[in-house]
Amino acid sequence: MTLEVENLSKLYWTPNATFPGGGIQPISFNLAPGTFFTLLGPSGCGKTTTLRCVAGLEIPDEGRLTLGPTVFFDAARRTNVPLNKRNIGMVFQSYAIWPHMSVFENVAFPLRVRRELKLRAEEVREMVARALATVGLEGYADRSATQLSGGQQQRVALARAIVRQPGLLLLDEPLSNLDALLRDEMRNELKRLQRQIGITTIYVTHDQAEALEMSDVIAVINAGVVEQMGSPREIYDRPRSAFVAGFMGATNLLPATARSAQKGDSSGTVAIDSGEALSTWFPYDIGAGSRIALSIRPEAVTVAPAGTAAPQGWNRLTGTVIGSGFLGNIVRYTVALPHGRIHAHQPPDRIFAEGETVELHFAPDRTLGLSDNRAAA
Ligand SMILES: Nc1ncnc2c1ncn2[C@@H]1O[C@H](COP(=O)(O)OP(=O)(O)OP(=O)(O)O)[C@@H](O)[C@H]1O
Repeated sequence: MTLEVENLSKLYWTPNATFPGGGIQPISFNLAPGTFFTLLGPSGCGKTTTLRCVAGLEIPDEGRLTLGPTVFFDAARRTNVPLNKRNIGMVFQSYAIWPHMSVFENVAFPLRVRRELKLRAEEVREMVARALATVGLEGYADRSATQLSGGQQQRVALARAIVRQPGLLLLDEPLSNLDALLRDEMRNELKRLQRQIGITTIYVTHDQAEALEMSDVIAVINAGVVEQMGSPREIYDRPRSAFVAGFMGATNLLPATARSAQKGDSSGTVAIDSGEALSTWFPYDIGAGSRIALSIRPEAVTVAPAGTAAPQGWNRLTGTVIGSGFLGNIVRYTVALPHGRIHAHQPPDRIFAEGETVELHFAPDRTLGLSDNRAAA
């Protein structure tokens, strides 16, 4: 179903505080049926608050929330459909399955608590069987929940969330309790299931790789404010700010000041704080005099022996290798510049020694001039 969230906000006030102590500033988004939408940001940025507002676990201060034809919440009209009437499936990190119940009883629970559904035993059996089949757990119904692996328990939680065929699925860091290998596997599995069921989903995570791999749309949240919303590609390739660039994977951020205003989608030249001028691409407008950070991904930097000519039009800096780490498919170098340092990922075919003077070459269109909001973050 389509989910429409309009200017939803929830701010927490600590006693005697003159400013909010957390929560989420007005957030709006529209999700087409079947969209996998991720709220991504550091701990405490307001992801869970947003999810709890959508679920009905929290009453927002303002805004409107509609799923399909049903208005769940409208502050202006004082509409607030209670949690159990929203038909939303949820898997929360802490919302574990019940160990004293069988797999069947765990999955049947949401059907049993809603007596008004007046389901016959046979219907319950059928619905549970369908949900278990969807998550690949046919034949597990009679097992005790404690006899399952972590990944299987997670699937039971998912089966329980979808058994009532909800119009919306909310997932709050559902994989964070699993070990790294299983987590990777479940990531794919979860995405595949979500596609198969075609259910509109909101996923909360602080893990950027998870967000990039699974989402159709990502909202990056910083201190209660949505900094950017877009496809994984947009967010990675065209981050709106230094915060987003830094949060979406490793990047080098070189501080600089914009001497003149820059139009978005244009190129220009910027002097970094150490004085060198670098050709830069500005994805968005930048005001004259504003602090900017040049974001250069480590994989965009070529390390070359001193004296090597850079490709035509490319940026060039000279530095000294102060660290290197062999990671199998790449070598990660740290190169000291007169002011600051740069990380570069290189194929392991040529090794530079620590102390060696090298050149760093990188293309202007991979040198992004972004507003530097890190101090505020
Ligand atoms: N009930 C509450 N009362 C007061 N402050 C709260 C309450 N719930 C959350 N907060 C504050 O609101 C902010 C956002 O919390 P939220 O749980 O939404 O963050 P999050 O992004 O989900 O973080 P995490 O990844 O750590 O769960 C935090 O600063 C938190 O301390």
